[in-house]
Amino acid sequence: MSSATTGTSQQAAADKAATLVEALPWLERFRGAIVVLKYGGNAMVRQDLKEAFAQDIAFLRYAGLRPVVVHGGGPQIGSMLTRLGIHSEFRGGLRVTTPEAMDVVRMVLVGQVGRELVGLLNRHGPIAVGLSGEDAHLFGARRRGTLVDGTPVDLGLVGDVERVDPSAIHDLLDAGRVPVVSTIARDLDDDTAVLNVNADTAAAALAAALDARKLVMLTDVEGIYANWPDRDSLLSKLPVAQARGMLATIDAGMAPKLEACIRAVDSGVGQAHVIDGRVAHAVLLEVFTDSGIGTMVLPDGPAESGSDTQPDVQGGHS
Ligand SMILES: Nc1ncnc2c1ncn2[C@@H]1O[C@H](COP(=O)(O)OP(=O)(O)O)[C@@H](O)[C@H]1O
Ligand SMILES: CC(=O)N[C@@H](CCC(=O)OP(=O)(O)O)C(=O)O
Repeated sequence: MSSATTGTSQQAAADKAATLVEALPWLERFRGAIVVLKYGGNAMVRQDLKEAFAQDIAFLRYAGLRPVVVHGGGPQIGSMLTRLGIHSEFRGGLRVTTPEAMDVVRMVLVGQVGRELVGLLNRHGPIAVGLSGEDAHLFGARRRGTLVDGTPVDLGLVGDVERVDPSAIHDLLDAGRVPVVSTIARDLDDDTAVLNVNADTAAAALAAALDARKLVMLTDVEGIYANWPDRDSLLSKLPVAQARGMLATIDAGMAPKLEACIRAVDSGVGQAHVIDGRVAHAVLLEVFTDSGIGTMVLPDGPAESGSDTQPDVQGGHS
């Protein structure tokens, strides 16, 4: 082996070691911490990305964190409804859900998307257990309508999560498992019914009830943009006061995620992140690197004063 080749392989080894050492302070900081990860249906676009997500979650678990996965599945529900010839539409960002559509929502989220994630995670050991928000009173919701152009619209079997009983999640975490939650809720006003809830909102409610250290939402865009779709306006850090100011003007796609981040941080979750699920190992990059990725919504505090109105360009999470 020439000395040039030896030099290159020594550099490669040093780079690998540096990557592992960069993770050390984050491993120390987050050991034992509950982290809620919301995996959106639009981010589950390719098999290799789903497998990389499962590897990341297994990594968190074996590194001593306590990850909880909450998944969506809007596009997957949409394709099954189309295959079955059942019409469905979104009003104000929420799916109008007839009893017939509700059966499909439950079947796809619990029986298809949840099962697939549990299977991918359990390739790494007997760690994952799937459950529906109906189980052990995890999510209780009340029916809600919405306003479209000022006119009330009946959304059918759609609810807002009003009550969370996280005891089943704690049981699983205490047993060393990774809970994988499908966001169906029981109807608090009708114990024969279940409700379809927005998965972002449900993830935030769960993160708050678990007193999670972080909420991480994986989607199909790099993070939150101050002036969507201006690609130069990606926000790195977003203090919660600035986030509240953006609510009135943000586009429908990002509104539930922004609301969820605000709700989580207001309830005491330390940080809420929106990251790009189309990037392989986005979760590891967010949790274990100094620069992080995506947008971090964080409580207002002395460190943030003065930055409320200034988009903070990418570079440096803490
Ligand atoms: N300010 C913004 N920053 C980022 N994305 C935005 C913004 N406003 C609207 N969007 C849209 O929100 C989409 C993400 O929401 P959604 O499709 O509901 O994701 P998911 O299925 O992951 O829950 C992005 O693909 C983008 O088109
Ligand atoms: C009421 C309502 O709209 N529920 C959503 C639930 C799934 C979801 O939120 O999935 P994503 O995270 O992939 O968007 C729906 O039926 O599509």
